Amino acid sequence: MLKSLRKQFGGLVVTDSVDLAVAPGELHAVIGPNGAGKTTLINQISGVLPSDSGQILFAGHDVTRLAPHERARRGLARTFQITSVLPNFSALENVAIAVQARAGTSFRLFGDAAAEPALNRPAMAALAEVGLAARADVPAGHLSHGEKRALELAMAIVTEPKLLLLDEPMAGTGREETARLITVLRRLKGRFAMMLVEHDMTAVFALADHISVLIYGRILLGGRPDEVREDPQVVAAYLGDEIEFER
Ligand SMILES: Nc1ncnc2c1ncn2[C@@H]1O[C@H](COP(=O)(O)OP(=O)(O)OP(=O)(O)O)[C@@H](O)[C@H]1O
Repeated sequence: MLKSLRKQFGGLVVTDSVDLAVAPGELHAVIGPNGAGKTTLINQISGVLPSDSGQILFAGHDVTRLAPHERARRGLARTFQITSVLPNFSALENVAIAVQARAGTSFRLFGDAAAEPALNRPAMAALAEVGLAARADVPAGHLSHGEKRALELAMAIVTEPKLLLLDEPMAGTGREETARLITVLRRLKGRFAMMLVEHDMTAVFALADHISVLIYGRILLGGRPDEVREDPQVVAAYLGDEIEFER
């Protein structure tokens, strides 16, 4: 839950008095035009960026001042807007390394992480969940863009998060890959809460339980997808007529 969260870069107020609550198991989408502050908000929640004021409450604790790894240990996971997989390691190794990092065992990055059954089993299960089981042995660098996004997702879900922050998972993916990612995320829904920042409105309206609209760092409104879709303020301020919604 975010209470009055704020971040300023020099004179530019990027997030301002943001109040937002994500219910357990909910998929909460945050939409808004370019530069609205969505990525900044994700960075504040994950701890990459310190907040100037306000509070971040997570699983009953105030985590506002905790370091990113301490938040991760409490169950906060994220994927990045920029693909962050290790290209020379196989898909399975990438996920196994994520398991190893979570377990906090000695970080034998160049050991054969995927050969350990304790790492291999959950890693393989996570790959299967995102539809990459058949690609387990492929070096991550050889995966398509959409497959890399799915791999990032596997690396996040294998840590069994309570809340997964997704920063534009559909960015740069083709139509087919987007549809595949929507199916994967739909299957994961309910297992843990997700906060989805996404420009692809088809994905947002197909997945979200709740949508918050962020404009110039402020939440303009929030509600169920059907409420947001019909709100004249949203249509005027952001959605315009360029977007066709799938009903
Ligand atoms: N480190 C930084 N220093 C200064 N200004 C920044 C910094 N990071 C972001 N900004 C500015 O803050 C504003 C919000 O950026 P942010 O990336 O959070 O927006 P966004 O809603 O995620 O946009 P997009 O949809 O394009 O990803 C922008 O005007 C951006 O230029």
